[in-house]
Amino acid sequence: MTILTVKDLTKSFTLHHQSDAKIIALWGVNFSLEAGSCLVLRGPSGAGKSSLLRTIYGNYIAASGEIYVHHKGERVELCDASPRTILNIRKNTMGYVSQFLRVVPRVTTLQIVANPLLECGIGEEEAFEKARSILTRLNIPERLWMLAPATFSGGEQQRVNIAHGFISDHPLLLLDEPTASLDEANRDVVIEMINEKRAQGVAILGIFHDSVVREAVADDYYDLTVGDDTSD
Ligand SMILES: Nc1ncnc2c1ncn2[C@@H]1O[C@H](COP(=O)(O)OP(=O)(O)OP(=O)(O)O)[C@@H](O)[C@H]1O
Repeated sequence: MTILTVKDLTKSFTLHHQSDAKIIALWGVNFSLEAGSCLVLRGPSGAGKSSLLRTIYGNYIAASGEIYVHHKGERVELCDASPRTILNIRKNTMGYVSQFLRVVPRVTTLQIVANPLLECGIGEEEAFEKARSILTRLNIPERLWMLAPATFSGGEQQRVNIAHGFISDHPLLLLDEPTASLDEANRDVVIEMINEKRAQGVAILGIFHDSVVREAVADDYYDLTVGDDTSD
């Protein structure tokens, strides 16, 4: 089953404080992604890999093109979707793990990780049990669970972020360099977790600069090339 389809997607940025310079970040992007498969984005720095994930997640507005997501039995087009629909899709269908954790002051690690389940109406006992289990698996020591992760190391923050992104059963996951700050042992845990998601039928679109991760998880690759700068 196709979970995500991207058609003729284009995204540009206009830099208003720099003579309205226009940067084309994405140009004619076309692919589809099946349940249970992992598509890895490739391309040099600046090719638009992160911009593509952000556009699919709804953080950036596309200039043209279409993005279809299989959401609750329906095919929903995201470029024209209302903010409410996008939020609903994020809650139930599409997860996103970025390289950096967005820390909310005073919210504990355990709460951050359990939140996606609590927001979907799962009871506290089950949500916190699952949060403890995924934090243990990602080697976050128990002494840190009741602390806010603002002071954590880069690798600890990244693992909290992964726990938050992987705890739900979203059928689509967008992963932007989820292993960039991890040591080998934790990187291998994340590889295992990605492959478990694939085996459960989750569709994954990812960016992985580490070739070990790429080769361990990729079913296919999509190449992006750097767009041209235009001044008109
Ligand atoms: N918010 C933004 N405002 C202006 N330009 C942006 C913005 N985000 C990205 N860009 C530009 O879009 C282009 C693509 O950037 P993007 O970060 O998507 O590339 P990337 O392939 O993920 O690169 P890297 O591998 O270095 O992370 C770059 O030229 C970048 O400068």
